[in-house]
Order: sequence, then C-alpha cells, then structure tokens
Amino acid sequence: MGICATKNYYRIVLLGNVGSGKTTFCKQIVDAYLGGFSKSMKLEFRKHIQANILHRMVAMVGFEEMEDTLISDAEFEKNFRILQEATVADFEYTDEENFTYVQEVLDAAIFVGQHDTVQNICNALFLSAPWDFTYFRDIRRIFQKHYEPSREDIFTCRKPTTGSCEYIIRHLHVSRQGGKMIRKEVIIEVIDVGGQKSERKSWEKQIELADAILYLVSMTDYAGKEGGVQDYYSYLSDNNKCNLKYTQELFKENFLVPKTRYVPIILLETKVDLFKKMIEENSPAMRDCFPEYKGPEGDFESASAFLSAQIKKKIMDQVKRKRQHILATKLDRMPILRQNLTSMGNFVMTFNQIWDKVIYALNDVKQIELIGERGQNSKSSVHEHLMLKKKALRNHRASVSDPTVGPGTPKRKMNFRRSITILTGATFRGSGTASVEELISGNNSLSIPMAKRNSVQGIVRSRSYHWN
Ligand SMILES: Nc1nc2c(ncn2[C@@H]2O[C@H](COP(=O)(O)OP(=O)(O)OP(=O)(O)O)[C@@H](O)[C@H]2O)c(=O)[nH]1
Ligand SMILES: [Mg+2]
Repeated sequence: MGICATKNYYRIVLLGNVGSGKTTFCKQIVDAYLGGFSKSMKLEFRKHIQANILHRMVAMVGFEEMEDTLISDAEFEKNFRILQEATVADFEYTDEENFTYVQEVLDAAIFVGQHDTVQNICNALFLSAPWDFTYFRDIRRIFQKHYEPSREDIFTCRKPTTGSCEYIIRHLHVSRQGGKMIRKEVIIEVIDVGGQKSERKSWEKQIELADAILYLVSMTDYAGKEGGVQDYYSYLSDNNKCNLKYTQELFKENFLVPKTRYVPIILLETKVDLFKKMIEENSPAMRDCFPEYKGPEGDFESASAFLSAQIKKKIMDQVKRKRQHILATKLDRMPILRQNLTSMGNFVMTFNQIWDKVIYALNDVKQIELIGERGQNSKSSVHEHLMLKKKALRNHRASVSDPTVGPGTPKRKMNFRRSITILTGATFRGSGTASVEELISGNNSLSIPMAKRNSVQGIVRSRSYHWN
C-alpha cells in the first residue's frame, strides 16, 4: 500500500528558475480555491502594473531610437522626464485616496506609451518578455483614473518573489481506479519561494519539509542566447539568467542534493502557449539554439519532446556515469506536464491532473527506493527518512509564528489569509488563523467571504515571511 493511502495532508513546494511561473501558479490557486482577488488585492496589483510600465518605459532610454526621439521631439522629452521623476519618487506620485498616479503622470504615461518609438521597441521585444510588454498594447485603459485590473492583467503582472508564501487549500481529488470513480479530500499546502539567487538559500530547507516538489521550467528559456533579446530582458530583471543552460544547471543542482533523494519531483513545463508561438514562427528556430536538434523546424510536438529531454540530459549523463541507478530510474520516470499558467480555463481540473501525477510520483519514488535497497540488502532507509521528515515538519510547525500579528502568536497556528495577501506584496492585519489540525478536520472554512476580506483594515507593507 502506498504512503498516500492513509495521508490527507501534503506539503508541496514550487521550485524553479526566476520567472518560471511559480507565483502565477499560486495566483491560479487563489482564483480557483481561495475566493478570487479581493478589491484591495486588485488595488495592489494596479500599483504594480502601472509601476512596471513606467519602469519599462524609463529603461528604454538605452535604445538608440529612444535617444533620437528625445532629442528631436520636445513634447515627448517633456513627458518622458515626468515619467523619469515619477519612477524615482515612486509612491510619492500616487494619490493615496484614489490609489493611482496623479493625473499629470497618467497623461504622460499615455503620451509616451502610445508614441511610435516606444511601440516599435515593444513590438521588437514582445516575444522575449510578453509579460512586460503586453500592457503597452493597452496603455490608455491601464492609465485611466479608476482603472481596475482584469483577471488577465493580474495573471500577467510580474513581481519577483521574496521570502516564502504558503497557500492552504482543500482539494477534492477525483481519480479512477479499476473503472471506479474515487473521490478523496486532501488538504494541500503549496509553498511559493523566490527563484532569484539570493532567495535560493531557503530551498534546501523547503525541500527537507516537502512531500513533493513541483519543479517549474519555462519552455521559452530555450531561446536564451548571449547577445539576444533575452539579454535585454536580463538587464531589465536584475541580471537574472533565464537561458536553458542555466535552467539545466539549476535543475541538476537541486535534483542531486541529498535531501531531494526521497522527495518525488514533478516537472511542470510552463509558458507552453508562448513556446508554441515561438516554435511555429521560428522565432528563434530550434536549430539556431541547438545545432544537434534533428526534428523538423516549426513542429511543436518534436520541439517540446526535444526540450524535455534536454532538461533532463545533464543529470542523466552524470548519474549514468556514476552508476547511480536509483536516481537514473527516478529521473526516467519523473512525470512531466506542460501548462499555460495564464490560461483562464478550469484550473481545478488542471490541478486534479497535477495531483494525479503527485500521487503517482509519491508512490513511485518509494517503490524505486525499496527495489534499490532490496538489491543492496540494506536496512530500510526509506522508512527512516520518512520518520525524519515527519519530525522535521512537526518541529517546523511548532516554531512557526505569525509575523503579521507579532510576538505572542499562539504556536501551531497557521495564518492562511496572510498567504493570500502576500501575493500582492501587502499583508492584512488581524487576519484569522487556523491550526493544521483544524483544517484537516474541516472545522475551519478555507474560503474567505468577500465582504469580510474587503473590510480588513490597514495595509502593512511587508517583504513577506522568511525562515529563521
Ligand atoms: N504566457 C504565459 N506567461 C506566463 C506563464 N507562466 C508565467 N507567465 C508569466 O511569466 C511572468 C513570471 O512569472 P512569475 O509567476 O512571477 O515567476 P516566478 O517563478 O514566481 O518568479 P520569481 O518569483 O522571480 O522566482 C509573469 O508575468 C507571468 O505572467 C505561462 O504559462 N504563459
Ligand atoms: Mg514568484
């Protein structure tokens, strides 16, 4: 019998390179399981979206066309300076009451954003970082006085994660066993962490506490080449590396750390929508990035199969060389899923499919290890490992206190609402708490009534919550 048969509480950690879609995955969770985005969250997103656009516009100053226009067009130059000042002053330029930029900045943003020079730069860079440039196609709507972000805007909004963030959901898992429909309620704690180098220090600790890892890889990373458009994007996003070589290395590093050994990994390839478009338009062509690619150009299926193999290749080469058969089998049987995380489809169904794979991988990793151990005639280190993990998780839960409420928070209580609001960079005071036991026993509702959420008072800026 698998370890999943008796357990109904799981902790899943999302790992992956910067920009691979971890937070976007969590937004889908908020949307599908936690009552959607409240008015206050939308206001936070509005700030980020508008600030993102202003920063992107100002960063374009390095382009030759931009410099030329600034010299030749006095009206453009005047408006551009207003934006430069606004980005430096940041929130001083916002009108607290209406929570938006002052009229002068709004007008300047529309003027500059709709100018041909800016639009041309955006079009040229669009596929390299669509999340940054989509908004430029809609600049008038976004900079109107009472703009409220749509669901699509929220899913496109990019804000690198700092610290970690937990989302606790109740999922009714529906599966088929021997022609029978099985329903099982599970409580799942999904952990979002940052992918930037400075944030990755917490990963090992997260792996230690995780039942499974959902490892995200952006399929568009295939296009990352030195000197290409990706370099411009890297420049915009704190010099973070987004190319496939780097993604492969990072995955290898995490797959091979001893703490990952007994933890099942599910590979989630994201941005499949963009990848499909890039492949079909040969922008760039697969062979330009991988001379060894033998498949037909413009063919999505063979390009994605090749890419999945590439992601695993480095690790496979190493574990085979070192004759680490158990790891090789684990890698070989690792479930792979592809997803467009910005899709507005039914995420509960998508999550159900992901959960199928998690359950499969949980059982499979244990089987692989047991078979390996039998071969080596050793004691059950799998059992030992599971006991250690249980203990680590118990200690962790006992030590978690809630930073939004301050010292004296009752131990073993988890603040699930905090997790939702941190998504926007803000935290609400006075949100409710529930112990894991309460959640499991169903004594506490996970969905937060809309009226209650909107009435929460006071917003605290927070860099979210860190490990001690
Ligand atoms: N088109 C498309 N865009 C996506 C997809 N997944 C993520 N994105 C976009 O990619 C950008 C980065 O996604 P995030 O979810 O912030 O990435 P992250 O992994 O949380 O990044 P860090 O917090 O910096 O580690 C966002 O603007 C998303 O809109 C996808 O499947 N399709
Ligand atoms: Mg993130």
